[in-house]
This record gives sequence, structure tokens and C-alpha cells, in this order.
Amino acid sequence: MGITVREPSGLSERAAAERLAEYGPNELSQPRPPRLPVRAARQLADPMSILLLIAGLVTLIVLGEIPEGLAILTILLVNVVIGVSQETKADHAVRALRTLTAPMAKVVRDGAVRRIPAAEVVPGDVVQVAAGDRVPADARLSEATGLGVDESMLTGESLSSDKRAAQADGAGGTLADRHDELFAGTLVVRGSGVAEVTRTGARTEMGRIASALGGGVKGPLAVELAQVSRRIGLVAVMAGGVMILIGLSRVQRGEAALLDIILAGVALAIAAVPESLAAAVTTALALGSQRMAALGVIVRRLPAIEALGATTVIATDKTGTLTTGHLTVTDHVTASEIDLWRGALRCNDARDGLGDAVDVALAAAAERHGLRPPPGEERLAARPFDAETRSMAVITATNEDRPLLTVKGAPEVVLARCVPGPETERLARAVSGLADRGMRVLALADKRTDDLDAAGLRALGLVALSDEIRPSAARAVTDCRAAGIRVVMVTGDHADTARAIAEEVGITAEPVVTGAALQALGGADDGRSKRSARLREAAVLARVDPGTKLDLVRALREDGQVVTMTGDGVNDAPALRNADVGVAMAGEEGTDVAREAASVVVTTGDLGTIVAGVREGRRLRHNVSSMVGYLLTGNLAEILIVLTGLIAWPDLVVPLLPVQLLWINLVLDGIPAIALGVDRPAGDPLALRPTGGLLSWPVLTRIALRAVAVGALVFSAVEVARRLGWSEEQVRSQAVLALVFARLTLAYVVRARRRTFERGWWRGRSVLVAVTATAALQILVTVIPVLGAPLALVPVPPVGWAMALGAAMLSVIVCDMVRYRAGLVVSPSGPAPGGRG
Ligand SMILES: Nc1ncnc2c1ncn2[C@@H]1O[C@H](COP(=O)(O)OP(=O)(O)OP(=O)(O)O)[C@@H](O)[C@H]1O
Repeated sequence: MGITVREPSGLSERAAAERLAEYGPNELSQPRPPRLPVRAARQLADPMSILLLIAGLVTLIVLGEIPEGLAILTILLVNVVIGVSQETKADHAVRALRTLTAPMAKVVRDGAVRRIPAAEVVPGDVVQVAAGDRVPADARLSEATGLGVDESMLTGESLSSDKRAAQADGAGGTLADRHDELFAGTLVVRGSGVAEVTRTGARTEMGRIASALGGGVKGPLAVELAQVSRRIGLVAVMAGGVMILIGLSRVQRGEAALLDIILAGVALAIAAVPESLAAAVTTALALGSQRMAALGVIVRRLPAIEALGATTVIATDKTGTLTTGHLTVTDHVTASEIDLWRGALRCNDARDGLGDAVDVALAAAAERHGLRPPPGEERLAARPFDAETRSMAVITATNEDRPLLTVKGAPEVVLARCVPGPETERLARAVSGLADRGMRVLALADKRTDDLDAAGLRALGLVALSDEIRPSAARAVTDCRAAGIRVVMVTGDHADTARAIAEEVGITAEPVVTGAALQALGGADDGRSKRSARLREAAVLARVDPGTKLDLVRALREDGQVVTMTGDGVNDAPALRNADVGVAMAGEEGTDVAREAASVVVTTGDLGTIVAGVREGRRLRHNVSSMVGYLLTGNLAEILIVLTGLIAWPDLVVPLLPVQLLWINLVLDGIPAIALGVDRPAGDPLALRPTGGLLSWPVLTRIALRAVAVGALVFSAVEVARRLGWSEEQVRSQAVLALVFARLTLAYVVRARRRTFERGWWRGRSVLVAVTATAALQILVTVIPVLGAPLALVPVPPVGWAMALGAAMLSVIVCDMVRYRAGLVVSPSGPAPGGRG
């Protein structure tokens, strides 16, 4: 193992800035965002836009209906503008998130260690890497301690490559043979090292072979929405087809023109597709992710928002999540203070107060006891801390002739390697007393030997580190319980320490299951299922290695739970990737590996932050289902009216003109839908338990029943108008008015938990504004003839307004009856419906 004691002082900030200007940022070029015209063209190329364009042109040129044709084309324009602006907004949000989660690098500048964005690394920089880091640039090693790097992404070699410091002569050969070089983009899996950057950006080995980065993965919500849209598209086309078929008989009898009927059929199909749905959901997700970022929850993959909302179990680390993670040595047991603290300094990887929290705390404690790292001692070999072995070992050359092995780690691991005797036994007995107080206990031991694995060590003593409970943790645990979310603590720490902390934050501490107990359940098939059962029921998992986290995630998910799991270590990646939501820490505390595997990165690792994320997720999920309910119920009601009207009112030819259908669906509908997407329903969103899929049978039934109710009420209003002998324009205006008002009240029907206009309904500001504005717009185009003309709308007598309002109010009552009958009231005390939908 190469050893260099040279402490390189790195580049100066000035030199680094000059080089950055010369070589450019250390990143692979990102595809440029499309320009505005390109975005607009894409929107226009959409099949619906093409249909609209044709419909508009036909109305304008072939039929010569100039105001109506222009109105259709204006609606098309409005749609393209809305589409482009939403897409741009969502894009910006995603980009902003990307910069928030940009990888960082540790470099030495002006002699001090700094954390800087990896993009600012320049050739000549001295970088430090440690287990869990992604290598920021190609570099030549000057120091390496037990360094192993996973280079499979470059070499295809699945085994990690051992690295050593460069010799003067330098090595060449294939990538896999270059053991003294680090390559950008590869992952450090163990040990640590210092290296000088040789190439950055596109000049790195990775840059040479880099292809475009993969696009976003579609989440369950996107998939579900695509499905919803496809199904509705089908219904829409069918409705349009039926309309044309019915109309054709009329054409045969000479009562209508073929083109009018076809246009009306096409318009109905366009109107029935909830085109604002996808845009509204994307906007809602993008805005939701921005709000979450403000709370310290950075969503790396948008669908994770929704999965967070559906969470039923949070599996959390102890240190840093339930506690602050600022460890301090508050107690120790030893026969020789000097030997204990010397050992703590030798077997220590912290530097200048940076590094592993345990090591930093031990170095500070040693300093408080008047000790500093002995000068002139050289590290000959080291085995860095490893969560699997729960220990760390170093061999140092001291003043005496034989090298000294120092080991520190979990007491049961270290003391087992010590010479049995009264001192070792006394220490072993002291462990529980310290751990019961919630402290993390480590043992230290040493021996004159050059064997890292030697036994027969001399026990130096115990150190106990305490870690303050985060004030917000207990609150978060209570919130979770109220929301029906189970919190499970998973830790590598001692069972007694874990239990003490669990009790303090309010996690039911029983049963505490230890790694050893799980292992005892053994390998047989039967054992495995017992093991899963044990994992599923555990409230605290103590002394488990990271592999167990993966087993826990699997066991819980098999049980139908939606699992949010925190993790920050190198070995946590598989569990994070397999959980429904993997949560990693931003900054110093987490590793790049964990962050990349996680779908969510939090800036403060406290459980309260994660719960805030769940809260947002639940709100968003509720909002999306409100949007779906709102748009589908309204559209279905409209289809019903047009089809029944077509049969019942032959004198009207078509119950609603194409331009009126488009006005209702493409202009009026979008506004409340978007508002519902960013809605703040009354009460704590955590109480909004996830209720299966967006379009489960109960949901579909409810939509259908409500649509029939709304349709029937509007139909009656129009029927009365006809009986009263109103003109054709007035009857159609009455239909539009009643339909718009009834649909607007649906916004309040769908967002309510128990009943429409329940307490606090007016507080959702966005919905109130959207509904009022839309209603005002409709009133204006109805009463002001100039505005109404392009839409063929005319003023109606007062009784018409009364009927429209009546239809709206009655539909609320009927819809609420449907809610109760279908048993779809969201009740905080009711049974939690199954997690996965
Ligand atoms: N730097 C270190 N050197 C030696 N041993 C350590 C070090 N850090 C931790 N240990 C030992 O390894 C055990 C597991 O530590 P680890 O950091 O893996 O726990 P963890 O799972 O991250 O726990 P937590 O949930 O508290 O974060 C500790 O209880 C301690 O005994």
C-alpha cells in the first residue's frame, strides 16, 4: 500500500479560476432546451391541435362563418400558448432541481480542504475521495488507503479495482490496468485517497465514451395518466362517432348539412378529451417539487412526490435523522487515559475536523484531554471503517521498533479480539450501562504487530458518544402515527442504544430485532419466511448491516406496504433503489452513491423534513385525483347532454355548436383544473390517506353517477327553456350557462373530503379565484352581445339564470349523496385503504 506523507497544498483559488476559464466547466455537455418556436411547433403537431386547425379553417373558409371560425382558431392559439408556457415552467423546475443535486467534490485550494461543485474542478486540482464518492474528474493518485473503485461503467469489470499511489515512473496500459489513476464518473467503494486532476469534462475517459444521459423514467402516475387519457380518448372518439351516425340520418332527411354534423362530431371528440389533464398534472408536480425544495426536500425524480404521498412505512436511520448526528464523547471507561486517547487519535481518519462523525468526536475528545496526534508517526497500513465489520484498524510506525496495531469499533467485535481477563470483562460489563442511556459505545484496543487481523489485543477502554435527539423527531413520529404511517428505526448501533433513542422519540420500541437474532432464523426456506415475518413486525432493527435494509424493504413491499427508506452509506444504495422512495442526505453527511440511488435528497436529514415531504405528496395526490374527477365528470356530463340532446331536440340540429364545446373545454375548463392542481384543501393533508388508483372502480362509478346527475339537471334546465319557447340561440346559451355553472361547482365537489362546502372551503385561494374568474368570464360573454357573438351566445331571461344556478346547486346535493352512498368519504379514523393502487 502506497504511503505518501506529503500534504499537497493544491491550487490557489486564482489559478483555479484561470484554469476554469481556460478549460471550461468539468461537465459533459447537456442537451440544450428546445427554443420557443420548436416548442410551439411541437404543440401544433399534436393530433388534437391539427383537428382544431382543420375545424377552424373549414368553418372559416368552406362554411364562411367568419366569427365562429376565428373563435376556433383563437382557442387553438390560446391552447398552444398555455401548452408552451406549462412545458417551459415544468422544464425550468426540473433544471433548477438538477443544479440543487449537482455532485460536489472535495478539493484542496490554498492549502485548505473545500467542498465545491464538481463542475468547478480544474486540471491540477488536488482532490480527496472517500468511500461513497463519485470521482469528479480523471486524476493521478498521490495517496491511497485501502482504496477500491468500481469502474464497471468504464471497463465493464464488475469487481472493484484496487488503487495505489502513483510511482515516479508512471504506469500505462489499458484502463483496467491503470491502478494509480482515478476516472471521472467511477465510484469509490472503499478506502480513501488524494489525487491530482489530469483531465476534466469532455476530455476525461468518461467524456470520450459518454453518450447522452438517459431521459426520465416514467413513474406510476405518468403511466396511470397515460392510460386514463387513452381510455378517455377512445370514449371521446366513440362519442363523436355516435354523434355523426345519429346526425347522418338527419342529413339524409335533408334536415342538416353533412359538414355541420361532421364538425360537431369532431368538436365533441376534441371536447371530451381532457387535454388540460396532462398539462395540469405536470404543472402540479413541477410546482409541488418547487414547494418541496423550499422545505428542504429535493425530488430527483418527479414521480417520487406521489410515492412519498402514498407512503405507509418510513424506515429511518437513527443518527442524523432522529438525532442531530453531532456526536460528542460524554463518557469513557479506561484504565489508562493516555493510552485510550492516543489510540483514538491513531485509529482515526478525521482531518481538520472533517470526516466521519465518530472520528471527529474522538479527535476532539482527545484534544480536550490534552493530546494531539504524535508527530513523526507514520501510518503503515489501514483498514478503514466498514459498516459490515463495524470496526476500523490501523498500523502505525511509532518510536518503538515494532509497529503498533490499533483497532476501534463495536465493543462486541473489538473485545472479542482482546486477551480475556479481568479488564476485558470489566469493559464488556460496562457497555450496557452506557448504551442504555442512548449512547453509542465503541471499544479500543491495540497490540504490537504488523497484522491487521491479529487477535490477543490489549483492551484500551470504552468511549461513549452521545448524540442529541432532534427536537422535531418526536413530533414527526406522532404525526406519522396519526397519519397511519409506521416508523421503523434501522441502525447499526447497539440494541440498548437503539431502544433508548426509540423510546425517547416515541417509536414503540418493541419488538427490537437484532441482526444476530435474524441470522439465527437461518437459511432454510421456512427460516426465510420467518425472517421476513420478523422483519415486517420489527419496530427497531439494531446491529444490522446494510444488506438487511434491502431485506426489510423487500419484506415490507411484499406485504403491500409503500416504503420510504433513508440511507447515506455506500452500502445503502441497493435498499434505497428498491424502496418506493429512497431518501438520501445532501452535503457532507451523505455519499454520492446514496444520493444517486435515492429518488429524494433532503437538505436536513431530520425525520420532520421527510414527513413534510409526505404531507406535500399526499396533498398532491389528492389534488391530482380532484383534477381527474373534475375533468372527467364534467366531460362525461357534456357528452351525455350532447348525445341525448341530439335525439331529444331534433329542431336544434346540434345541441351545442362546435365553438361552444371548445369554449367550455379548452378555455373555461383549464383554469379550475390547474387551480385544483395547486390547491390547498382545508385541514392537514397528512390525514388524506391514499386511496388506491386514480381510476379504480369505485372512483369510476362515482364519476359516472355524478356525470349522470349533472347531465340530467342541465338537460332539465334546457328542456324547460325549450318549452318556454325560447329562440334556438337562447336555448343553446341556456345549455352552455347551466353546464358551465354545474361544472364549476364540481370543482368544490371533488376537492371536499366529506361534503361540498364543508368548513374552510373558501380558504383554497387558487380554486376560489379560478372559479370566480371563470364564472365572471361566462357571465360577461353571455350578457355582452359583442363578446358573445363569436360563441353564438345571447342573453337569457332571468329565469334562465335561476335555472342555471339551480342546476349547479342541486348537482352539489346529488353529488354529495353519491359520495355517501358509494362510501367514498375520506375519514381520518376510517380504515386505511391498501397502499399500492
Ligand atoms: N468510525 C468508526 N470507527 C470504528 N467503529 C465505528 C465507527 N463508526 C461506527 N462504528 C461502529 O460501528 C457501529 C455501526 O455504525 P454505523 O455507522 O454503521 O451505524 P449506522 O447504521 O449508520 O447507525 P445509525 O442508524 O445510528 O446511523 C457503531 O455502533 C460503532 O460501534
